[in-house]
Amino acid sequence: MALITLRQLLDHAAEHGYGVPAFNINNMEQGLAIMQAAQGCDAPVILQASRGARSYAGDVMLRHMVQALAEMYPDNHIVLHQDHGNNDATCLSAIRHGFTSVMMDGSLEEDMKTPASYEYNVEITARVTRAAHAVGASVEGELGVLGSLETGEAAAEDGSGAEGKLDHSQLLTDPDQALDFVAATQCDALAIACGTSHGAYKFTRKPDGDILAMHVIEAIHKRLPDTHLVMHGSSSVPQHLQDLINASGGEMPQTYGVPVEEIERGIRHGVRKVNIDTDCRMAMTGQFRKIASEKPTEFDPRKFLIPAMDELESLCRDRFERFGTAGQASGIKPIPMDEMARRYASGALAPRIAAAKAA
Ligand SMILES: O=C(COP(=O)(O)O)[C@@H](O)[C@H](O)[C@H](O)COP(=O)(O)O
Repeated sequence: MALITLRQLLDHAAEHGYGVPAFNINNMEQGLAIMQAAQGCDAPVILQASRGARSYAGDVMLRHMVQALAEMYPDNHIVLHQDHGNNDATCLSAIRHGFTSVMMDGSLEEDMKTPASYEYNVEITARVTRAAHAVGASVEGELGVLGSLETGEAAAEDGSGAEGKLDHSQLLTDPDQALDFVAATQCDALAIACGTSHGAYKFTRKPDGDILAMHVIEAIHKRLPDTHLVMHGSSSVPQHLQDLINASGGEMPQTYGVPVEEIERGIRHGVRKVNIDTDCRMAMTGQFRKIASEKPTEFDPRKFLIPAMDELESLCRDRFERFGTAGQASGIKPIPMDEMARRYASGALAPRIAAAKAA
């Protein structure tokens, strides 16, 4: 069962004006719940695995699991994407294991903690892009460092995040530099920084334009109208899930995520891929805690996992519908990776930035 590439999917999304949630997976239950949601509404799917997921599940397990999902849900095209690759080896080994797309995150150095120079970012992203395109795989680059505009810090809880205090020039992607970056690297999609951060603790209040800089996305889209933009750290951290977790023995301090309507606004301005992991974790954890507190004698893992999968399915379905992904899978005819490689080699997929440069 063939998977499709990120480039093919995001080209389709741009043509039809929708966005695609990219859900992180680590295990079978997450994969099944996401696919069940996609099947229910005819949505194409981006499944992404971080370096943490690859070491948790193992590359062989992930590869076979996603192949199994593709076989079980033949009508819903799947992109398998490496989230936050830190060097050539991570990205190229992902492709060897069947990933059709990689993120080369050169905004940070290989340790995924130290903010990198612009020159380092361009060099490594361009190198990985050349190698990936040669076999038809897609590449997402990142320009700007993810982190909070309130505190100047990245979340400490995830697998990649800058250490120390960052200033706004690092935390907000510069539109002119974005144009230069896409031209120099030829990446297929560009992750930008606009004040979002990974994890649950993004904002101390409902975000406004001072701490969630959606105007930066609009400015980048104006300069690069044909580039597929990516929003990381885009969980909404729903209040009802915070409340459920806390009502069942959790102790999550009050926090705020990225409102779904702000993501919808981003989609109207070129955002095509929307990274969501924390909401999925919270959906499942809420049910684990609920069952554990309501039924303290329960010990069958399936009694925890089935409601957790149901909750995750309904969250994913909501995002597919809100982002306009629903109803799009049946309109996509998969392009094999070999054909994508030929198109890259011919120059047909080179970024269209000449007009943007002149503007
Ligand atoms: O943007 C992301 C998630 O955003 P989120 O926290 O859901 O707002 C992903 O790209 C992160 O990389 C992912 O959550 C990290 O996963 P692990 O490294 O912890 O597996």
